[in-house]
Amino acid sequence: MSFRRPKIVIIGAGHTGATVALMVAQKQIGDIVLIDLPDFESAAKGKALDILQAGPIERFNVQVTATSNYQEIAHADIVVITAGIARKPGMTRQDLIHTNAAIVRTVSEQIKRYAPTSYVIVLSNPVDAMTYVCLEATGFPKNRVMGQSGVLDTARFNTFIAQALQLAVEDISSFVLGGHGDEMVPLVRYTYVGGIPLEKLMPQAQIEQLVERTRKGGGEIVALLGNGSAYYAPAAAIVQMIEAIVKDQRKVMPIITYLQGEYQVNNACIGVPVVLGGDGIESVIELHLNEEEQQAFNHSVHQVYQTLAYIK
Ligand SMILES: NC(=O)C1=CN([C@@H]2O[C@H](COP(=O)(O)OP(=O)(O)OC[C@H]3O[C@@H](n4cnc5c(N)ncnc54)[C@H](O)[C@@H]3O)[C@@H](O)[C@H]2O)C=CC1
Ligand SMILES: O=C([O-])CC(=O)C(=O)O
Repeated sequence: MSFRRPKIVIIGAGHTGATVALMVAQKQIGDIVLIDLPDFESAAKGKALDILQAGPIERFNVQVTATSNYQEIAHADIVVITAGIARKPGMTRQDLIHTNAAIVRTVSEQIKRYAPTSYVIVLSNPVDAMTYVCLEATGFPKNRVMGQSGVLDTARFNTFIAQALQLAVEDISSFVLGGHGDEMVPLVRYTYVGGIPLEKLMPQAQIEQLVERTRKGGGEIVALLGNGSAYYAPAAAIVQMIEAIVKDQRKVMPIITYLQGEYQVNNACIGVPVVLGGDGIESVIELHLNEEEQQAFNHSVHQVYQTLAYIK
């Protein structure tokens, strides 16, 4: 028997892709291959070498390479898709759909061909629809294709709560359901601070402000950056998902997954709580939503169906 480190492929060596690579290396999760278009191969190689040279200082010991040749993704354990364009101020995520659907479809066909047993995590926006495109183009089983939104959206909600209460962020536990758009559903009823329901610690009006800020959290950063979208927290979210799979952690996380009747959703990819472990999405956890939550969730799902309709 021989052992090897997990192989993590990141397609798109831009802001999020390179940041995922650095964080994966710092945590020594596995060897990394960055993939980008032939025109950006040299820049991707530069980033890979730069990350590698942080190893002696940060004390990590993994391989980091870059290429535009998909043959090099063979035997990937995890493939992360960050390829595509990011929005600029004034744009919605939906505005990216035609460009990114074509990119995600092409990339997914390469994954199917060269890394047919991999687990795929999609980040490219609009991410609920792009996860669907990837699932369709790879033909992989639904446990092996997932999208990132809820880990990031939940992290944003927790950050805002911690700031407002001036309490430790790691004591806050919450999660966000639904599509990755301004209609997402932070579940206040399931939000706790050190085991105490948030509603006991904060007035309703202030909670509503934080919910609204969370929903528009991506746009807030797009406006501040001026020429692109968030990448540090999104990369951290992806890395948490990679780690849950390669270390078989069986963590409960909000992840975009293909639903077939769960939460009354059929034939769409939406963010819901799942168990994420060594076999990818091992199960969906179905929660009872009250009427108000179900209505908000249905509204968010409706937006995702509308986005999907552009490309179906
Ligand atoms: N789901 C989420 O929570 C989040 C999603 N995003 C999305 O992730 C995507 C990437 O964002 P950034 O990294 O900031 O963008 P970026 O522009 O910095 O990087 C994108 C990279 O993809 C590459 N690329 C384009 N077409 C490609 C192809 N066919 N094959 C391989 N590589 C290709 C580009 O050359 C570029 O290096 C965007 O669509 C953005 O909206 C970003 C943050 C959070
Ligand atoms: O806002 C964007 O375009 C990028 C993204 O999805 C996020 O940061 O939540």
